[in-house]
Amino acid sequence: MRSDLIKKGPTRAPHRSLLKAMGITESEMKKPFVAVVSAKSDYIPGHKHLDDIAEEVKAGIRNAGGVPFEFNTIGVCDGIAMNHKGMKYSLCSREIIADSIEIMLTAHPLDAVVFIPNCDKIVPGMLIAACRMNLPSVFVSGGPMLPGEKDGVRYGLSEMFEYVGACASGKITEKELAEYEDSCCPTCGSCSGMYTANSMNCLTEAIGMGLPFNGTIPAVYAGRRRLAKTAGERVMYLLENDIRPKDIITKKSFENALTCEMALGCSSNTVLHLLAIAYEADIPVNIEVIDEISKKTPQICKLNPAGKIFITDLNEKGGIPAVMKELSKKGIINTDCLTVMGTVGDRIANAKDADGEIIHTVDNPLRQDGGIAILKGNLAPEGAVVKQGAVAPEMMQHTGPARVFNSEEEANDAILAGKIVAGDVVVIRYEGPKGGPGMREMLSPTSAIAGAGLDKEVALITDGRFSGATRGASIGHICPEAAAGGLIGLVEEGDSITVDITNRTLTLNVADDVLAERKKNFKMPEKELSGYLKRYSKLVTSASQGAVFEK
Ligand SMILES: CC(C)(O)[C@@H](O)C(=O)O
Ligand SMILES: [Mg+2]
Repeated sequence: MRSDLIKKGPTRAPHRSLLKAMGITESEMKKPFVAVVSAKSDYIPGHKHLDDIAEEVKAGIRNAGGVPFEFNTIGVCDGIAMNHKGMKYSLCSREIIADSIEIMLTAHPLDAVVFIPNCDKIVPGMLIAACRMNLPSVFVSGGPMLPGEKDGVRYGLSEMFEYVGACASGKITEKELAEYEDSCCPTCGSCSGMYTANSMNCLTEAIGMGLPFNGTIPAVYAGRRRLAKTAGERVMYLLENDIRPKDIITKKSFENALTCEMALGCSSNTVLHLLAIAYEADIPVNIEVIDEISKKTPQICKLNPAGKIFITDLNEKGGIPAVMKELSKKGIINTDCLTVMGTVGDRIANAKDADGEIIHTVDNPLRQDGGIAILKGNLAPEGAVVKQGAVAPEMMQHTGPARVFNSEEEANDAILAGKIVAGDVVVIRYEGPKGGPGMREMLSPTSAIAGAGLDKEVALITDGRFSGATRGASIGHICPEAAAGGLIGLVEEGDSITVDITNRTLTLNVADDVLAERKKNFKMPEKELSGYLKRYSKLVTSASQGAVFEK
């Protein structure tokens, strides 16, 4: 046992005395020690209840003969961090989470791990750690929140952000805004749409590291507790049979996750996170591979923010196993992949058939290609990302004048003040991984545009990223970013920009000699940085590499 490093032999008497100080008995000393890595936090609605989940996990570990030890990680609620300096600390928390788990699992050697994430960056942070440590591991997330409801209409955090724009443009009153605020988030759990947290939890299931329905059973259902207990029991089986993350996370299981990402219309952030996990696991997945899978995968689900279907609906119609079953009919799922419980084929054998409404059939998909597209062009030679499944048909091809802003705040103020008009292409730059630093999510500006009723007439492009709750012609992750010398830094007010999502291009319609002249006179704006962000800005790679730290 790995934990024997601190348990066995006369030299470990001091170590055992410290273990005994925590109540560990002689008989427990002979059993496997299992880490329960929970991101419990009183300050994240998606994590508020994770102590309950951790208790079930520990019961499952004990049921199966292990000794659980819990430790915690940090976590950022992107909703609370949104639209202020706090969001600069969101993406970069992913690397801290991964590194802090490496520290704990090495300083305190344990034999196996159950990971309990829920919200956006905690899931990939823990998946990166699982690949790095490669100890037998199972993931069980906290589960999604139930959707909000007012006057018989369901809604999520996506609409809540849009109501701010609706209120600013006089479409709803402040009293109505307050009523929406009261009913939007009725339970704990990750926000109710196919936003980043739920996207990542569904993909954890698709890649095989979570049990069936890990991505979709609501946080407040008893089924979530049973899932947690089963995860605790299951990790002991994986330990006994020496099944490790790198036996499960392979090129083929990555293809399954990417195929599900496209079929589900996941958050654009999943591109960043899957690239980062692949990098950690040494699996050759890059932006081109993602684009290839996007081109051949039909989108068969369309959830909020692209519509009024929520994760709880997907759960009732058979969840990810049913989605994978339907996709397998097209031959685009690798059914022989191993998971933490059985093969993907076993899961499909027990899955429901697509209902045709929540989960469309592959013969009658919502679109022939995937929910996410990679765009390239002079503005994004290394790629840009759009959640095309949430773009209005009239915005799939759009040319308009650039309205240039050097920060999210400047753009948001202009939109809320009514300064952006139909036809405009809002450009928000110096918000990339290096330039922000931290690659903030532009949910407030995209929601202000949608809330003002301009989402069918205005496009937004940025070297920052988006929330999973963003909809509309919002093109992010422009690489290279402005702070790395990308062309987005040379765009001037009024320049013509063409966003052609159908043909997957992003073009600045300005002659090369004019751009060469601008480049000569260009001066990079300076930002005063300190603390972790200063270090992060120096170390982080581009979004098309997953915004990772190089190994
Ligand atoms: C706050 C949200 C909705 O979680 C967002 O940060 C996302 O990325 O989906
Ligand atoms: Mg987010």
